[in-house]
Amino acid sequence: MTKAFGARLYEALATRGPLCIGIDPHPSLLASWGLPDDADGLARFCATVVEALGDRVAVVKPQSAFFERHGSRGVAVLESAIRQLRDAGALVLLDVKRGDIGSTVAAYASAYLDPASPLRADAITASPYLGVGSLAPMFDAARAHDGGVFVLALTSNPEGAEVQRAVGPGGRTVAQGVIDEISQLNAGAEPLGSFGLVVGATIGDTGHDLSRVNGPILAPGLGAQGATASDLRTVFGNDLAWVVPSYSREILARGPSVSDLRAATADVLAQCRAVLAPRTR
Ligand SMILES: O=C(O)c1cc(=O)[nH]c(=O)n1[C@@H]1O[C@H](COP(=O)(O)O)[C@@H](O)[C@H]1O
Repeated sequence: MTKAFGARLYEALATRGPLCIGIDPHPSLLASWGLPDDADGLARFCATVVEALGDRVAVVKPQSAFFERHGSRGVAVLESAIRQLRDAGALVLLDVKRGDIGSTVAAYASAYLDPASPLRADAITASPYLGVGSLAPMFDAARAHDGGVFVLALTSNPEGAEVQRAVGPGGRTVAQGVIDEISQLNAGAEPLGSFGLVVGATIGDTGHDLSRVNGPILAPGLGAQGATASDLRTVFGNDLAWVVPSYSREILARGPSVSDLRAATADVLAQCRAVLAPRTR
C-alpha cells in the first residue's frame, strides 16, 4: 500500500519545492524544438522533458489534449510518459478535466486512477459542472488507490467567471460551493488532503474563502497567460500555504536544451519559493 496522494504530495513539495510543470506539446513548440508534429515528435519531446525535469520537479502535468490529437499513437506516448515520469519520482497530474454523470465518471476514474490502467496517473483534473456530487466515483477511486483529484474552482481564463462567480439560491457562488465541498472531503486529513482545487493565478484577489481547503491548490496561468509569481500573493492572500504554481509554455519554450529547461525551471521555482515560503506546517 502506498501513501495517500496528499501525503505523497506533501513530501514532494517539501523535497522538490512547490512547483508543477505542464507538458503541453503545442504544434508551435514541436516546430520550435525542430520536431515533427506527429507521434514520433511527441515521443522525443516527452523524452527530453522527462530527462530534464522528471528527477527534480514535484508535479508534472501532461495535458491530455495534445496527446489525443495524435490519436492512439499519441495516447501511447502519453502512457509511456506517465510511466517514465513516475519512475523518475515525479507525481503525475494528468490534465483531462473530466466530468459526467456518476456512472460514466466511474469509468473515467478507472481509466486514470486504477493501478490496472495503462493511463494510471497520481492525480487528475476534474470539472464539477455536472455537480460536485457527480464526481463521487472519482473521489472514491482516489481514496481506494491513493490518488488525487483537482477540481476546477476559479479558472484562469476570462470566460470562467460568468459561470463560476454566479450566485446560487443560498447566496454562495458556484465556485464557493465547489471549494466548500472539496474542503469537506479534506477535513481532518494529515498532513494534507488528497483533494485539490484549481484556481488561476491570473484572476486577482479571489474574493473567495479558501481557508478551510486543507488540500493543494493548483495555480495555472503563470508565464504564458501573463501571471507572475508575485501575483500569487494578490490572488491567495493568507491562503498561500498549499498553492502549487503551474507553468507550461513559459518553461517548454526554453527547450529542447535540457540545461536550459532545468535553468528556467530553477528560476521560476526560486521566484515561487520567495512568495510561498515558509509553509505553515
Ligand atoms: O487545470 C488546469 O491545469 C488549467 C486550469 C485553468 O484554469 N487554466 C489553465 O490554463 N489550465 C491548464 O494549464 C495549462 C496552462 O498552460 P500555459 O498557459 O502554457 O502555462 C494548460 O494545459 C491549461 O489547460
